[in-house]
Amino acid sequence: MFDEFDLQLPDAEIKYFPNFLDTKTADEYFRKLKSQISWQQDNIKVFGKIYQQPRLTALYGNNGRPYSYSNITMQPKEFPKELNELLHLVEQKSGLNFTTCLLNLYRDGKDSNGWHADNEKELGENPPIASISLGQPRFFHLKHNTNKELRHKILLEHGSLLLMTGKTQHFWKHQIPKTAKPVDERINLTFRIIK
Ligand SMILES: O=C(O)CCC(=O)C(=O)O
Ligand SMILES: [Fe+2]
Repeated sequence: MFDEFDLQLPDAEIKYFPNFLDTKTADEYFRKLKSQISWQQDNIKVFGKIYQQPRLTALYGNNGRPYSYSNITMQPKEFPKELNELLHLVEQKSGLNFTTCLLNLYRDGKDSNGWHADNEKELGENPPIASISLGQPRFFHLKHNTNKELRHKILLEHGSLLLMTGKTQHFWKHQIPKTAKPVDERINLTFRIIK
């Protein structure tokens, strides 16, 4: 079993740590975050039309800076204890200092996250994204912006960490597609640096 796995995609720096948290620790965090986080469902505007976002989200940060994407602006709340603990673990593993955590709750297989890159201005030139997965494993798809043959998918398991750095967000888009299978809830935490 690998503890650390480099996806080795061109124009990307992506590492996967399947056992970032052991199963029991991951179970505990899932349970606590599910109940303690103030989950919200926002409306987003896509090509001028308003839709409900197909998942719940929440924003936490330690520098008060808001985060804007898809025509919405989220104001951060202060990190609760559990998020601080996970922040420290992620910082140890990556050697990076994050300011902000955007959380996603995928309630079932109809919840999803459409093709995008995390390249908003406030994330800076080469934004690092550290993404923890808890609960139901879901597929994470990647596609290269210009070379249509370059596609990849990886199952993001309970307790895993996916680290995207370097120029990844310039060259690749990612998504969590819907699934027709009956699936359980999944919580995802994406740590970011907001300047
Ligand atoms: O749920 C995931 O694994 C991905 C989340 C994501 O891409 C995002 O929040 O920007
Ligand atoms: Fe993303």
